[in-house]
Amino acid sequence: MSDDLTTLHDDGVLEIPVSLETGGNALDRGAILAGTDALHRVMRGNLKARAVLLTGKGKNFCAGGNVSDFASADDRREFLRGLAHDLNTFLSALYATQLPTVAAVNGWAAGAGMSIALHADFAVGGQTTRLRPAYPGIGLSPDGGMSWLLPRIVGLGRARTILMRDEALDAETALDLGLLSEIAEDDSLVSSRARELAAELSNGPTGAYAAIRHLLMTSSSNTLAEQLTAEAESIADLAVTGEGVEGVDAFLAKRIPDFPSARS
Ligand SMILES: CCCCCCCCCCCCC/C=C/C(=O)SCCNC(=O)CCNC(=O)[C@H](O)C(C)(C)COP(=O)(O)OP(=O)(O)OC[C@H]1O[C@@H](n2cnc3c(N)ncnc32)[C@H](O)[C@@H]1OP(=O)(O)O
Repeated sequence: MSDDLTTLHDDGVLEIPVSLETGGNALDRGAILAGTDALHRVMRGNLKARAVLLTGKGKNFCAGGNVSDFASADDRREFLRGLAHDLNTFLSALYATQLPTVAAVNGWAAGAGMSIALHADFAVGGQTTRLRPAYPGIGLSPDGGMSWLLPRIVGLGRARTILMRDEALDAETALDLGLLSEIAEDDSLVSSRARELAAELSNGPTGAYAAIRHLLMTSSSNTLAEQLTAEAESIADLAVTGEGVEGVDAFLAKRIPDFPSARS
């Protein structure tokens, strides 16, 4: 399936561009709308995806919201409020599909572009990849979940300095901080490496990936006792899924598990 913007590849990877070459690689409203629609179709079972690949079309992954649009809005408060809620709809759909997500972070990920990259389970960068909050640079505060995700990845203190100093983080720093999961050997390899990783995940136990992400994302608000209970319920639930049965059976039969067939 492919429309002008999103593509479902034969191996189950749903590719969603978050920015286009126009507008300085700012978030593209049409692309996010198409991506949200595709994710909703996955949730309804009308689209058989097994992994999501977020990309940027052009030299940057995403430069955040289109600042020119902000300036031209009649009511800037309501306009930005609406955009932020629209972005939240996209991000909520990303989690609701319960699919592993890879971001191909070429060039800059700034503003909401950095926020989106933080939501990916795996963010593949290149030698010149840089992440920058950008919000304070134009007198704004973060959106897209950055103030929730960033402190949980790097710690509250470091998150505060990154945000309040609007730090531009180079690839190595972002990798050290856990904001990138790997750096491709060359900028030209970011897209192909991210695509390859998404294909690997698409062939894996996507139900287990989703459970792992849910357990990790909820752990910070759970007590240890609550988390122990959540883990016990999760492993029990997965044990009787197609993938859970296939994983155990394949191990005992000393063969490679066929998770995609077990899930479908
Ligand atoms: C139900 C679904 C509904 C779908 C709808 C969804 C809506 C989606 C939108 C959601 C938005 C939510 C709110 C978001 C808020 C933010 O993100 S606020 C932060 C905004 N971003 C910025 O402030 C970053 C600004 N850009 C930069 O800092 C730098 O450009 C860069 C990203 C660090 C890259 O630098 P560099 O490579 O040096 O390029 P430049 O020369 O700076 O830029 C090239 C040209 O592109 C223009 N440009 C760059 N970024 C933007 C931008 N964000 N908006 C508009 N234009 C931008 C820049 O002006 C240059 O233009 P020219 O001078 O004409 O070449």
